[in-house]
Amino acid sequence: MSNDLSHSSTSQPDPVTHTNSFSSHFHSQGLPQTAKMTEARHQVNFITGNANKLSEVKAILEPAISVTNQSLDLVEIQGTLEEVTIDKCRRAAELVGGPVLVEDTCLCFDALQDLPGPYIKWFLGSIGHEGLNNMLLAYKDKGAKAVCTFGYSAGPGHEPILFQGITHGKIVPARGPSNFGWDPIFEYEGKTYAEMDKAEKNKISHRSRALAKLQEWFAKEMTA
Ligand SMILES: O=c1nc[nH]c2c1ncn2[C@H]1C[C@H](O)[C@@H](COP(=O)(O)OP(=O)(O)OP(=O)(O)O)O1
Ligand SMILES: [Mg+2]
Repeated sequence: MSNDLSHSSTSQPDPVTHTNSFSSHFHSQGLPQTAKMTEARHQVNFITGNANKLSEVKAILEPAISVTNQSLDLVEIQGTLEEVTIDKCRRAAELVGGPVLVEDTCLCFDALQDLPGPYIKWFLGSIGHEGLNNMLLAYKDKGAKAVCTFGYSAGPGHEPILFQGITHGKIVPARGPSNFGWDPIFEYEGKTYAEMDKAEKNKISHRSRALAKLQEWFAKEMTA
């Protein structure tokens, strides 16, 4: 199974789909020209206000790529997963005045045509784990995709490059510690993310799958 959203990395983009208008931002589409890195190649400045994201990104990328962090409150627009990350990445690069990595995480319910998607943070904050389960009560299909879309920009004016990872699981009543977002209600192969230890989650998570693509791209850049 591909780890990408249906249209993000197909070799023959369908020009009518919304997602495909951004397909050129994906590294698999052969982009790197706009993002040649002039500075240290083994470092990223990850702009996020979420300490759990930061610790997972550090655990996965370090020591090969060192991760610095600035916690900025970035405006998040409405739009597709790709639009949200691209806009977030451009804003971060402008604010920081240098290279940045950002990430937007979505939780997409199969029965709801991928909603709440990028709006999961507000749904989770408003209705919690139980409310999210209740949203699916009318449906047999409890399937859900966890989607992570990272955006890297070499600096202001440099177009973001996207790296996306998807893990398919299902929505279940909460099990396990409530340390990180919707981890307790997202089950993958019999365990919720919250029931896994960190190393276990990082092996199969949406975030690690996206970061594998970023690592591959960085490795190519270093030998270019
Ligand atoms: O692996 C995860 N496992 C469980 N929950 C997660 C995960 N990753 C993000 N989340 C939560 C955090 C937030 O409620 C929403 C994403 O929103 P999102 O805007 O991407 O995150 P955020 O605002 O916390 O941090 P940031 O400063 O990087 O935008 O899903
Ligand atoms: Mg956010």
